[in-house]
Amino acid sequence: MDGRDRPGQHVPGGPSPPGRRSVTVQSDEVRLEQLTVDLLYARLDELRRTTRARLAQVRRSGPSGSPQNRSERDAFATLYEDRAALLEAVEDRLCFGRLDFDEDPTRYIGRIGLTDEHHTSILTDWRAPAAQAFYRATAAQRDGVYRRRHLVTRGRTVTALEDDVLDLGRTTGPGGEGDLVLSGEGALLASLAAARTGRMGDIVATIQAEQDAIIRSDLQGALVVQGGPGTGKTAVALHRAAYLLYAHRRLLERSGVLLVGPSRSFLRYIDQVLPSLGETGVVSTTISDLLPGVAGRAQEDPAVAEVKGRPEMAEVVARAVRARQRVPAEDVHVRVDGYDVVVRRRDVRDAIARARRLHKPHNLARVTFVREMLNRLAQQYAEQLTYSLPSDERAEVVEELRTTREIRVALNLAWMPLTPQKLVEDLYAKPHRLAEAAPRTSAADRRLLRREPGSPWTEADIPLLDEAAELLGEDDQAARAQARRDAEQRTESLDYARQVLESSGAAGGLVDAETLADRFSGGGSHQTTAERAAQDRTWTYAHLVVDEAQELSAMAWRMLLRRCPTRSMTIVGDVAQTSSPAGARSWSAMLTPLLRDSWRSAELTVNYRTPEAVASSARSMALEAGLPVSPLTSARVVPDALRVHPTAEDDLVEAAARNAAGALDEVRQDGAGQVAVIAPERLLGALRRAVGLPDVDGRSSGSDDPVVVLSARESKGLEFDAVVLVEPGDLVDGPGGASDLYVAMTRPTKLLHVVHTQPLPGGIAD
Ligand SMILES: Nc1ncnc2c1ncn2[C@@H]1O[C@H](COP(=O)(O)OP(=O)(O)OP(=O)(O)O)[C@@H](O)[C@H]1O
Repeated sequence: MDGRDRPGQHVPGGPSPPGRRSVTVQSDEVRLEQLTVDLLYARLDELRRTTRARLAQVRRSGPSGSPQNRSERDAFATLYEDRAALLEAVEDRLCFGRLDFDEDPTRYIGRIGLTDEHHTSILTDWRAPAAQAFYRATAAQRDGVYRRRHLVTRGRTVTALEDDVLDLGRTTGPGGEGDLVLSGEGALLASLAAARTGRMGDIVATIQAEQDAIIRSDLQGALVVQGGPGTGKTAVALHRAAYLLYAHRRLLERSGVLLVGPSRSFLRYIDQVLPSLGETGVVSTTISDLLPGVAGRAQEDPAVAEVKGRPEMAEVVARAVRARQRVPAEDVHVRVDGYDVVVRRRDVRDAIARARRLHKPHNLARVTFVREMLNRLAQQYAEQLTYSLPSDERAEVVEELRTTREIRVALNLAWMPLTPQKLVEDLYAKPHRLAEAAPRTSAADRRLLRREPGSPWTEADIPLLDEAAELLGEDDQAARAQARRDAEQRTESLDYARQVLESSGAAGGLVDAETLADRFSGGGSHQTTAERAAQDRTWTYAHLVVDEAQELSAMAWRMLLRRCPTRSMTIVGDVAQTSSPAGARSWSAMLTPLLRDSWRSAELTVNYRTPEAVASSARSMALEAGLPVSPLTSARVVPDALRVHPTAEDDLVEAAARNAAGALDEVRQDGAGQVAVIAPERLLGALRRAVGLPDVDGRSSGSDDPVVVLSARESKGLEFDAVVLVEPGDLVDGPGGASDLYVAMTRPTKLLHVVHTQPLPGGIAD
């Protein structure tokens, strides 16, 4: 533990222990706990050995037998490989807790559940109902628990014990265990003070009560979690995903869970958390990458992104699609085989009306329109013959008409087959199309949308393309028939996989039927649900987790909701940190029009990241700037955490680099520790050179370098031991305004240097 840390003020539901704590670690107790921990690791080792042996046996059986046998053998090989990997992944802090009950036997809590060779539970999975008291029991509501113990381990060695004594009347434990060990500074503060590595870790050993209530909240409906910076929203969202997969595996395994984060660097920052909790099947992506086959990477003016994100853009896209179903200005006369046929305006009008009545997507309904028109044209043709047309000849005539160039052109002009890209590109490139589709958008806003054909797509384009894809549809009858056959086969495979898992005694929660079924039904293509889902625009997920959700525009929400028809969602964010002009300033203003009353909200109120002095400076600045900040109490007080350096203009970059180097020296622990220099865009290049980083765009965010240089926006969701904040006044004047500054100020876990030449925004130095 960092000796300079001390717990902050105690708050209800916050990090303060609900019972008494002791600072004494009693060596006898540690020795006793070590015996238990040794037993648990011995069992883990044994399971690893068995799994490896089974894997070797399966591999030895060689490539013989029927395709079904081979497929099963491959499936078992993968099953044992996955199990082996999972058993490796739980090495660190396998067991971290113990509950002592008035009546029930003592229970140990850990990363996974373990049973001994007689199938008696020796370790309870943190997600099981039997573990809930470890996170929730308080002195006021003990649920039969008289003591909660945190086991702090390094490798396989127990180094400390910390107790919450919930039954304050007790002085000794049952069975003559001797004096109770009362805990002092908690495992929580120790983990908060640990040096950062550029990768987020799990919090499974120290989840707090208000967080646990969210993690275990019902699967149904949309849960919105509002919380200030550092309140554990990301941590809670990830642990909730792991919890839901454990508690509702059968329900979730088929269609999967989608996690949407703000950027690729953020996804990289969090990518170790779910695997460390034994879950690998979640699809993680960003809005830019959510539409298969298109990536929205180009930079965009925030004013343009704001227009593209407005809810009325849905109507604009819909009108643009309908505008491609149009009656021609005049009848079109065509000669086919010496006969006159006329593409008549009134026939086109009738055929359009008939096709629209089907309420199918544009490209699918077009099939009906074309069929209807060809029938009418064939009728005209037949009426000119001296004999009545037999049905086989009629089919030939229809084909002849279909392939006649003028007719094809006329029908296309009336009902054009379109890709989403073509539709949206035309909308941006052709002012008359946009004016027709967006009559209520001002001319100035329409000018903002203008761009050349072939321009690269941006993040704000993706929801519009998705909206277009939804309305256009694909003529995918064959693909859908195949998908139906796949789904049927998959249901059989899942049932079979469950039987196999039950009869082979695979450890609960470690390998799911989903994974095994993927292997059974793969027939060579070993795609997991996650892989299949990520490639399919129309895939619908059983649960959706959205982080930094305040940034999403109304159009992005529509795109996400299409992927989650059950509306079972975990939405976490902070409306005071919104930097996107199309994002949410109020949850209810954004979500009520989309979800009506099918969402509920929860709030996180304790800041676990930022030292008290830094958090309160950030808060006063934010309040003065009128941001909707949440009430927040800081868990940690770190002396001298906020340092302000007025600087001469010509020394700004050097001063920032000096402070970054000094801060790194200060926060380095055992080779770990990370400092971020957060600055306005115009200074990033010079700062990168000054701290010795290559001057490459987007280089540093989320990287593992000891010193990184990034914009406020890139720092969103991340954290560092120390932050050197350069020229905060510039950030307030930038596109993200005070929200960007609020984000930047709340990234450090230990130390914030503010280096400036211009006057400081109000509130910072109060
Ligand atoms: N119960 C806990 N035990 C240990 N660490 C915790 C706990 N809760 C939160 N933390 C730590 O606090 C830090 C902040 O958490 P997190 O990034 O989830 O916050 P956030 O609310 O998403 O912040 P922001 O809004 O700034 O992105 C992380 O290092 C996280 O691991």
